[in-house]
Amino acid sequence: MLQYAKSLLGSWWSGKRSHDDEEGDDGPDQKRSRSDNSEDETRHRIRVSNFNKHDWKKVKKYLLELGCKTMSKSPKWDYGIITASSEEEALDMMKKLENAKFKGKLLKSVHIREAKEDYEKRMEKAHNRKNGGRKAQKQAEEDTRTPAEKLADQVTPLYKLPYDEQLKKKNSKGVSVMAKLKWQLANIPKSDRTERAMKETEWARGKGRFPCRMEDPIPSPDINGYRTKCEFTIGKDLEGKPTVGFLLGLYKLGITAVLDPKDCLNVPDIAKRIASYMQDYIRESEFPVYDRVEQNGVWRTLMTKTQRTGEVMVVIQMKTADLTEEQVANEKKKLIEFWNSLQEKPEDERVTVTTLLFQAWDGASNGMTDKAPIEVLTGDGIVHEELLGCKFRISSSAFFQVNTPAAEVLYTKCAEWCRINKDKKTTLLDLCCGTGTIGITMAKSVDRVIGIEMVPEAIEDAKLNAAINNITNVTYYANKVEDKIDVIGGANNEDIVAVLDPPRNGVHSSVIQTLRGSKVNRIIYISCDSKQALGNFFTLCKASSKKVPGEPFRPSRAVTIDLFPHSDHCELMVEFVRGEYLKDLEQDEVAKDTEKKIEDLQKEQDEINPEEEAVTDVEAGASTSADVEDVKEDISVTEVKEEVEVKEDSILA
Ligand SMILES: C[S@@+](CC[C@H](N)C(=O)[O-])C[C@H]1O[C@@H](n2cnc3c(N)ncnc32)[C@H](O)[C@@H]1O
Repeated sequence: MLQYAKSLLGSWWSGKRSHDDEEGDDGPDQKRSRSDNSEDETRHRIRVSNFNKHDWKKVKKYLLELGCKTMSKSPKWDYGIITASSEEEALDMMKKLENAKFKGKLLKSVHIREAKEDYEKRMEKAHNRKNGGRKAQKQAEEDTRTPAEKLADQVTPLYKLPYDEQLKKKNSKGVSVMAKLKWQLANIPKSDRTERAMKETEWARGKGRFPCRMEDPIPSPDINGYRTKCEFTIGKDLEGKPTVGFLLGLYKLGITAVLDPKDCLNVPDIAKRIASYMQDYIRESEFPVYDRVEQNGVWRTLMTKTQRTGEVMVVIQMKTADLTEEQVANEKKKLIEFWNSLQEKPEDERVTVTTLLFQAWDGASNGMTDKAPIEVLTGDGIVHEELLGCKFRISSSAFFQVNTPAAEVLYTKCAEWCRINKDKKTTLLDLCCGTGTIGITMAKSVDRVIGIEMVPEAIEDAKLNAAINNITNVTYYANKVEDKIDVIGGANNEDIVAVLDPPRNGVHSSVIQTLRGSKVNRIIYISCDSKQALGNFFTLCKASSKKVPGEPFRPSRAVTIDLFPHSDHCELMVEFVRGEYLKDLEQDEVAKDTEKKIEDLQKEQDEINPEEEAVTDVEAGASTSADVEDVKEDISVTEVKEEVEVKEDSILA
């Protein structure tokens, strides 16, 4: 039956990443659930290899006969993966494979011992990786910073710089990304240098390193205590006392100690006070705090949304698996009483929680999750925020910009750049619209707004927000933008402008391709991670092809707007235009002014050198963005590097 199989090598499978990268014949859904699994599950996989890859069917049949139930293999793989439901089952299967010997013909031997050693080696490596490797461990030993300084460096890494220096630093990132975009567009691979492609990107080979005007960076109106949303970890401090705050380093580096947030510059006083009360509460509690390593204990996470309307949402997350229903019910009652009692405190100690929510979460992932329901204990489960004269309701899981005054600055600038012509019937596409803020604040100046957002609760909020603000010309879709972008075809107004405000890693390249093939002639792209947006920018502007049809866009202006003082994050907003809007661009004395600014910047910081870094950056930008294929194809990047992200942990929205 397995005449052609040469041998079968059983080995524990712990190379989680490469497995997840490849799609097996068990389909994308299983693939997704696999990547959600805990590390333990990687121990239940056995890799079989060294057979003729066309013989998989025969190998599979034989393995089924041996009692292996779940297995997968992609056509590209020269190995198969058997998945067992427990470690015992995996061991049992390994034994069977060893004993099978394939009648001396098909598989000569199964090297169980070697496989186990291999597994142990991998686990040791994984352990070292988890602790940041030897170098990181050594650095940790030599670190003389106080715990408060370490936390500040982690949560607000720029806090030591004066604010105008922080702004310059953040701006230079945006400048660098835009310069790289120009460099990449100018350098078409030889194989793609058709006459048309060269003509379409000719502008990028023009003088100067910068592709468009870069406006002066815009500061945040509030520099301290601006975060309206905070997610606190509940754990133990360095002395082992139950604490509500932030992890003192990255969990993936093995750090589990939590420090209270009292010195964190971006956390508002009200959130600090809530965290401190919660800390008092859990220190009195009969239940232990959750231990991330052992995965036991009860108190896990505290989330606050503290808006400038004065409304306060508190969400408490517990692991309830080890409690009885009665214990959980009692605890909820106690929590309600506790938070209500705080309203009676003197004004300077008072906290008025307008809505208290509760999440039971027994899974392995840390932080608030959308995999478990959130129960409303008091109030109506939402908070409101006021922004640019409009009122917005925000549910617990919906995205809302965490710095309200700075968001007003961002949205005002975005509306200005949309250049709405009152004499034309205009459709505004609000792509990745969240709770509808951008579209609603602009709805009165356009004929129609179309909003697309993948979180259904956010779309519910958006619809209610439109109603609260008497806006009737909006249509919302609770979909992934890549699945619904075809609605552009139905937008028959004279003018269509798109605002694209995606998550950190950008949008799927199919969204950009559809925009390229549509009537849209200007796009305002708002990115909170400019490096990762580079892949999308590139696809918007590269020479046309079968896959990416339509006239390429060109960046016409860019600006960094700081929504996150003291952190190293910043919004980069870029206007891309084509068609009639290019006229303005050509008249604009774009480059001169900006080139001068870049030169000044470069003198101060030696960061802007696109030629040296460009390929790496395309890889980094693409590795997590959906444009990976485009970039690989167009810049001939064959290997996509994994980007290691060492940033803020639980405080990030
Ligand atoms: C940076 S937020 C912007 C939200 C909104 N524009 C605002 O300013 O409040 C990005 C939004 O994109 C949504 N999102 C992420 N991936 C998406 C996708 N593939 N399709 C549609 N929406 C997506 C997120 O849920 C989030 O609400």
